[in-house]
Amino acid sequence: MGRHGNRDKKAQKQWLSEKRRGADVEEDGGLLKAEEDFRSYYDSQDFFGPEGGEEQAAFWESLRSALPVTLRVRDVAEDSLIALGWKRRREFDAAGMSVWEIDSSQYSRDSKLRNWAERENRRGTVCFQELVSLVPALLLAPKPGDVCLDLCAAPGNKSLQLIEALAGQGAGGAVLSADNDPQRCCLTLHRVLGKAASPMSCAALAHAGHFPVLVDNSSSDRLHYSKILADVPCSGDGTARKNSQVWRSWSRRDALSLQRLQRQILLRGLYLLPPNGVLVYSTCSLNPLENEAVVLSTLRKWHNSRAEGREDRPKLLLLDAVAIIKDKCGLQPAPGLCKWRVPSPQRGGPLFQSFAEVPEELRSAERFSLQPEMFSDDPLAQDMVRCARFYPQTCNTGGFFVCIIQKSAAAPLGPPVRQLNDKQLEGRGAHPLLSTKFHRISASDSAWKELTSFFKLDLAWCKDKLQRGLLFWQTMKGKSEPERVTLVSDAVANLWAAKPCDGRKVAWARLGVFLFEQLPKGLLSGLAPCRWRLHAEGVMVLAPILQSRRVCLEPALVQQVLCCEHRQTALTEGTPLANAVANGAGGNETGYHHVCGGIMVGMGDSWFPGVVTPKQLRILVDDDAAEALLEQILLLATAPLQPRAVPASPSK
Ligand SMILES: C[S@@+](CC[C@H](N)C(=O)[O-])C[C@H]1O[C@@H](n2cnc3c(N)ncnc32)[C@H](O)[C@@H]1O
Repeated sequence: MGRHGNRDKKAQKQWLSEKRRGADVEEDGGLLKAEEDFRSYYDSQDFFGPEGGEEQAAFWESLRSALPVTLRVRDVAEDSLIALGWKRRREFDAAGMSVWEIDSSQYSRDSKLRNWAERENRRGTVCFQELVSLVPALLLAPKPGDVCLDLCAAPGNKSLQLIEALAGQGAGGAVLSADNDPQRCCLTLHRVLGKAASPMSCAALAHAGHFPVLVDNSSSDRLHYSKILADVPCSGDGTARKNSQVWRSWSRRDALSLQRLQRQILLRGLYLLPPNGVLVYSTCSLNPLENEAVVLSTLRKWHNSRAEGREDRPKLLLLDAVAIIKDKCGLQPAPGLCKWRVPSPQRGGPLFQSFAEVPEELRSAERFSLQPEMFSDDPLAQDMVRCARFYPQTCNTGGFFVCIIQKSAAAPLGPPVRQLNDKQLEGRGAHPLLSTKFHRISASDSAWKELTSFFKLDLAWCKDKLQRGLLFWQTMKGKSEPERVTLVSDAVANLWAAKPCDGRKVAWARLGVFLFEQLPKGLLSGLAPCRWRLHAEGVMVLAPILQSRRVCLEPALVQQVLCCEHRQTALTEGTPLANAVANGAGGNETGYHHVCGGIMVGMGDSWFPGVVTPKQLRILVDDDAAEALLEQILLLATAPLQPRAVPASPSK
């Protein structure tokens, strides 16, 4: 399956070893043969037409050159990026995106630069994302209130981009990120979505090909995803510039076996799309079998079912992705192919132009059989020029394919076309990593009362969020005691409350942004009047509404704590640090006194979680955040701190 912008080394290693196992590797020089077959198969596809010899040569040359490292920047000053040697890709300026790149050899030489970029990527101020992989979310361009569905979301970079696009336009909307792989969904995707720290995000473990139709709990209306992304698993040969192993272990069978799943996912996505909704299908492969063939066969299937008398179905329009991409960002993709050859599964075997040429044994083979829907001999194939192909030599990118399908306005669809049977339903959602449950917080819950009174949360804010049903407890591992508090948008709350048509439960892996979590078991038991502390994700959401337990520190004091082991230091009575803590987390008595438990530590406009014990203050940030804070403090030593901005009124 394809990787774009993915720095998850563990997942990549696992994928490579699986791929090697699956690849038809021969003992002696087998890898070389795989590469040869890849080359001859791609040459035979005639990507650049009969006159395209030079371009073909440029294609192979650039596929062998390393890809620049690209960053989508969320929150770093332009000066710092320039000072580090990053260069801006201006094509994305018009779309309001800050995209920077650097030569890969410079990146691997310069460990300081690398460490900085990797740290900031983990913190979420920048995101490693290959240039072409920015395009799908850009094409979906979510608007406030949109409910987006990312069907194959892990590791989550495109979901993150969709959430940021929504958030940048004001409140409202949701991005539901789904993935079928429990590890990738519950660990990688979960972590990446945490960087967005957004009430509009949520994630579920689900097979995209069976993604359920959700029905509003009260009105029984079908819930609509106005924007759907199907960034499907693929053989990933477009990533050869980032990962030279890809073509060395390339196999025709990868594409042949993936095509069925890709068609299934696209078909389901189109089914879930409401009239006027937009779906983007993408892969990081240049193989027409995984791209145009999937789109053509799905559109054909859709049109055929109309011919069978289902005229109520809205039409599917394949939009001109090439023109739209040129308009939205300056990249210049090539049009999709209208003709392609389908390979027999064995290495070096024949290629077929039409299904009529395929011998019987390849039609009926148990595995990797060739099917009519793989071929381009259909008048509808001419429309495939509206798909977009990114060849590496054109804009110095990876290889990529993308197309945009819109459903025309027409009568809404009826009930789902396909349901899982009981056997298929069995065991779904029961994966051990999915031990998380969410349920709504009620004003009368004792834990909620404890938490709101300890931190003195703004009452109007709490009332509003509770009335709208936007606050949730998260429980884990079958326990009834809540472990976290999350905040979601109205649209995410609707998704959570909706019922799948097929009676299944949605296997939620994540909802919204975490605000609070329990103190670790045993810590401060019997000493802290409240067992809750702030969660690092939600601290900026809480900053305007937390009226107690705020400890404001001068940068030098923060530095003092961060430089101590475990980022904790003694609170010696009479010292400026102890006084500041007693001021922010004090009891009613006069003189030095602080109350143990969670606090919010502030420095300028930055806030982070902390905890006070009878004798110590601990700042609860990870190594990356601590390092970045220390850098910020060093900078402040040369440019003094501005007066603290008063947080906005918490009424919304
Ligand atoms: C190309 S990657 C997606 C990359 C992701 N969109 C991003 O930009 O970060 C494909 C993903 O599809 C997932 N996948 C594979 N089969 C699936 C299925 N049947 N349903 C849903 N997801 C699936 C894989 O686990 C993998 O995470």
